[in-house]
Parts: sequence; C-alpha cells; structure tokens
Amino acid sequence: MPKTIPVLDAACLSNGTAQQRAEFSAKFLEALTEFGFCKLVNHSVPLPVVEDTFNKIKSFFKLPFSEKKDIINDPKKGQQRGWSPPGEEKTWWLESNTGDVESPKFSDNKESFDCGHPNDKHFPNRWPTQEALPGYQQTMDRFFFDCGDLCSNLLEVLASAMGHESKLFSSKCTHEATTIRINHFPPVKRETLETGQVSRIWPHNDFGIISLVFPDRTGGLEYEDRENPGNFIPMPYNGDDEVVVIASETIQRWTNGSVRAGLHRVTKPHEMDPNADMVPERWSLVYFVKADRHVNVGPLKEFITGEEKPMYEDLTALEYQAMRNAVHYPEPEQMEAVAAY
Ligand SMILES: O=C(O)CCC(=O)C(=O)O
Ligand SMILES: [Fe+2]
Repeated sequence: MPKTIPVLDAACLSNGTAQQRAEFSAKFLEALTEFGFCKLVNHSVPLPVVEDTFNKIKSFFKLPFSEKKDIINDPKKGQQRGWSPPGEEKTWWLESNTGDVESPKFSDNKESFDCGHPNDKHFPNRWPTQEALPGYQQTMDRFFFDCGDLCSNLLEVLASAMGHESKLFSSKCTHEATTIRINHFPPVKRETLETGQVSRIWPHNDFGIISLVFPDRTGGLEYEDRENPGNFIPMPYNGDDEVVVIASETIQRWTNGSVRAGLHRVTKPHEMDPNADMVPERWSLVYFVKADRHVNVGPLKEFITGEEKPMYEDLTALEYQAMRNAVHYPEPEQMEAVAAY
C-alpha cells in the first residue's frame, strides 16, 4: 500500500506558538520532500471565501460565448489572462510527449479562466463586464489575497525548516506574477477519456513555487506514486475545508532538486459508478505562487554546497514561465512577448 499524503493542521500559522510552528514546518518539509504534496486543514483561507469563489466561477463558465470571447486568452502572451476555451491548452506536451506520435491531437477536456494581481500593469487582468457577472472581480481579488497570505506563510516555514532565513523564498515573491487558475471540466463520455486522445489534464508539474488546489467533491485529481513512477494514486477528498499544496518546478529549481515538483493529473473520478457512461462535470480553483518576474529561477546559492553542481540553468521567472507555457501551446511567438517586457 502506498503511503498517503499527510493532512497537516495549519492553525498554528495564524495563532500558534513558536514550538507549534516549528513542528508544522518540519512536517510540511517532510511531506513536500517525500511526496511533492501535502494537505492542510484549519488553514487561513476562509471557507465562505472558497464557497463564494466556486459559486462565482460556476456562473462565469455558464456565460454565453459572446461574453467569454471578449476576454479570450491570447496564448502568445507570456502570462495567461482571461478565458481559455475548451481544449486550447494542451498539457499532453508537458510530460507525456515522448516524440513517438505522429500528428499528435491530444487535448484537454477543460476550459479555464486566469487572473493575477489586481495591479499588474504588464499583464492586466481581463474581467467579464460587471453587468454580466456582478461582483466577479471582487471575489477573485479576495481569493487572490487570502491565498497569498497563506502561501507567504508557507514559504517562510519551508525556508526555516530547510535551515535558512525565513524570508529566503518569500522575499522573491511579492505575488506580482502569481496567478489564479479556475478550471471547468465539462461532462464527458467515459469512453472518450478511457480510449481517446483526451484527458482532463495530462500528467504535469506546475511551473511556480508552490500551488494551492481546492478541488470540488467530484474527484479525479491524482498524484504520481514516486515508488512506482508512471502510476497515479487518487488524491483522497476529505472535506471542503481542505487544501492541497503542490511543490512546483520553481522550488525544485531553487533548491537544486532537493524539493521535487509533484507530478499530477486530472482524470475520471476513482469513486465513479463503474456503469455510468458519462463522467460528471467538475470544477477546481488553483493558486499558482510564482516568483517575481525578474527573479532568477536557477538554483539558489544556499542550495549549492560543497562539490554539488547546479542542475538547472539561470533564467528569469518570466523567461521560464513563457518557455514552459510555450510547450503546452505549441506557439513559437510566445517569446516575443517576453522580449518586449
Ligand atoms: O483540477 C485539479 O484538481 C488540479 C488542476 C491542475 O492541476 C492545474 O490546473 O494545474
Ligand atoms: Fe496542476
């Protein structure tokens, strides 16, 4: 039996003693190092904020095409903003492409909405009109800052647990480049997911430092069993008050591979009725914590000790983001946007 991802009580981050915080930090580091994942309860993102965000995004995806098309994401930009139509992003290219498939048509059975810091001048947010969806922007902004507070705390305890100054990671992340990603997975025939060239999300790592995922109750998020690479284990769903934390590619790069990114995918729910023809609709809220755009995402000197060699090249966070983005929108023009930044 593979070991299960630990569920940690994060209350001490808001009101715990130094001792409780230190105990939490050690367990958090252990979980991220062993699995690339950790789950938190009693965290500081209020449940009503999460519920309000879910309600608003469900209304967003129900908007007619005529409203959504006005804020369609431009895949040529270095950072996603607005609505990505179903199948536009092709995560198959991130980790599943071994180069042996001719004319690949693999796509994702999902549509998404992305937004970032409300004051981002370089990649401004794109909102539906207030008439079409009253209060949408306010809800997203609230969710953005509440998740940001939790993540800044998590980055501090992670740095401390690794024996470094607590602000080592958080000082490189003022959330200027952090993004919210909202996913909607329309109902789909089971057969399409089982036999087709479509997945809800193909196996991938997230690109940022860490991610928070608030899945709905439908199920389907799976993580790679590191003891059996290539095998995936359903992420258990224990309640609406839980959040999944995922180590992402930037923390792997900064720590020169000592905290590895957690490979994950979204597929049909493990708990699904085995006789059902249709895989039910699903939604998820994701918060990708990203390094500030001019920050180097090569290994930090603190993690290069003795004879150790840097495993990753030096790049700015924006260059890295645009490079990784370009892989799942196979569109060469992406780099132009970075050059212009
Ligand atoms: O929907 C989920 O549970 C996870 C989504 C995800 O992995 C992503 O958007 O990168
Ligand atoms: Fe992901």
